[in-house]
Amino acid sequence: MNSPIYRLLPVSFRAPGANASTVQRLSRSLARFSTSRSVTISSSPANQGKHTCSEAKQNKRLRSATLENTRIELKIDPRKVKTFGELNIKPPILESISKNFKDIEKPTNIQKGILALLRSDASLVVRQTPGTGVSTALSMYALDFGKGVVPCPTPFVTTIILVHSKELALQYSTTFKKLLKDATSVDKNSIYQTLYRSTPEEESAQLTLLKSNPGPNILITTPTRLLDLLENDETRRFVPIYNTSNLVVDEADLLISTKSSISTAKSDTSNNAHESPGIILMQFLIRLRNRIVRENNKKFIPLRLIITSSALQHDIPIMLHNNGWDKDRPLIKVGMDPSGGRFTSRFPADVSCHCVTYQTDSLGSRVIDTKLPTIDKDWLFNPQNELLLSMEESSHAFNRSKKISAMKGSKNNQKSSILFSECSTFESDYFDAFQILFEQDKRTPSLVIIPDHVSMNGAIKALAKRNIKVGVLDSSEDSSELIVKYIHQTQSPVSRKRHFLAMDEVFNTKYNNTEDISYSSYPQPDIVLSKYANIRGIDMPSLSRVYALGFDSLPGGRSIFTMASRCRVSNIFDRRNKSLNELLDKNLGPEKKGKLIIVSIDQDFGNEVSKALAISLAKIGVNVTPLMK
Ligand SMILES: Nc1ncnc2c1ncn2[C@@H]1O[C@H](COP(=O)(O)OP(=O)(O)OP(=O)(O)O)[C@@H](O)[C@H]1O
Repeated sequence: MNSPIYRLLPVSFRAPGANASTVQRLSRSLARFSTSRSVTISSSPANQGKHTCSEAKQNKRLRSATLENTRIELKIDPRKVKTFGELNIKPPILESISKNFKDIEKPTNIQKGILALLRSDASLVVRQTPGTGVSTALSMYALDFGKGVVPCPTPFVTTIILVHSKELALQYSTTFKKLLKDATSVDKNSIYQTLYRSTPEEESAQLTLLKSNPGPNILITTPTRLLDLLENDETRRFVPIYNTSNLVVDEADLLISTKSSISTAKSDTSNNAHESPGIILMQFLIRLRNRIVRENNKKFIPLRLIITSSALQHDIPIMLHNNGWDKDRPLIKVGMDPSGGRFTSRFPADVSCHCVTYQTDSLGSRVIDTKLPTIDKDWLFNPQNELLLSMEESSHAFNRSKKISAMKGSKNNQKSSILFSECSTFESDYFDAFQILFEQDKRTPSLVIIPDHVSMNGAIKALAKRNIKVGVLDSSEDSSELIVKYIHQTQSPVSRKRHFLAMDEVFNTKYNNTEDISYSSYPQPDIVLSKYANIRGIDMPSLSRVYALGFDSLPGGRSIFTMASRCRVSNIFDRRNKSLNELLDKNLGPEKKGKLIIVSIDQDFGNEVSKALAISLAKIGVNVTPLMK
């Protein structure tokens, strides 16, 4: 592992706390680098396609796929595909899918499109309907790609999957573990590893694993953690990225959007001061990788980008273009919404949306259906109003975050205790409202989302006081899988016990049915509590209730749409069926539908908020249904 690549970055290179100038520093270090190593990057030959496909002839199912001023060779026509086998996935992966993934029988349309397009010479920008199997398809593709065909004696990373959160990293890890369940003869740590910022113990465990198995084929990582390792002379050599062929960016709107950014600095609590670490990492990674390939290969084989999110907007393809990342490989856009604020994917037919407000007055405290203003659809979908609309939608969240920052900034002055107690009044009202709703709904297991500024521990305590048992997303004891952790109190002897549940046990009525003798002693939380960013992209089988406590728990229409799609009342193929709504109402009754409930409280529900919420809901085509009797 003494390749010259490891001398690439000078000691002065630092990533945490990086801002835009980090990129310039990284670029300078790149300019000084030269290597004599001969490296070949794998890529399937592009021009063996049976039919040429122009934009007009593209797969009708991928209606909004556009080819950017170019023609690509489609090696597989997704319209003709019926099975995963026809997408040229290797047999062991197919066997694992049929054996270990009970839900999966045939590919969804988006899976057919993605896996077919990835056999051709293209990069992809995909805006999918949430929960339609994109992450699963990308995991299959990454595993299928494996080591590629690179004649290289040392291990290296072929596919990087960039994720925004520990939770999503662990979910990918769980999927790979499942896909490789029967591959008993291979060392799984040489195939995939997961990196994310965490406690010193967890980070050190990640590093120990990486040292013993450097260069796993698939690296699932948050950008900040990869930057941490790349900045360090000692750790850089364990993540050899010089042969990387695929860069997947999942939930890209949270990672590389130019509209929002997460700081790279561990200590930094402000969200706006820095360029997104996802963009910093991409700028560095792509330049580094391309430079080495150009120096060592007769033929330059460009990196394949796969950028995906259910909330992707046009700023991302524009940013990719401005950085020149669509120069070497055509970028195919799949499923993007047209500009003008209209979402082509509508609210799932098997989920109803409710808005309620907790009111306290001389008559006492109660929950009522929220009165939202009517929004003129012509005005809403006029492209000229797009900017105004996004300002309208985000203004409340912005004002709220300004208020919270002010509160944090004033921790040491005498006003702070007043502000914090004001904040805790907000919180207790939300929880009182939730308790009423939860009891009314016969304590159906639910996902509860709280705003960023509310403390998780505080919320768990507040709910426990109301006799509601809370589970939270966490990593399994070996830190390789996403689970729900539930800490419960035992009576004799009195103690606190931790209990871990697999994601598919949490909302499954089989496990909640106390009449079933085999599960009656099974400690089970009533709800799972999370913040929006941690739950994004996380699959929760059997979930049918989502409560958002406060409008700012779900920022904007797309996040409402994304969370509603997490309810899995009907199956992946039926839920887009137009007649599903009628079918459900007729056969099952509206109470059998999934429910997304947005809870507000009197104090935060002014005109500004109600208009912003009404706009968000109208944009995703929601008819708000009354909930209270
Ligand atoms: N072809 C299929 N048929 C049935 N179920 C599937 C299929 N593909 C994936 N699933 C299941 O659907 C669920 C969601 O899959 P996945 O997480 O891949 O979706 P996603 O599109 O990546 O979601 P998100 O938009 O949140 O990122 C998982 O439980 C997965 O096992």
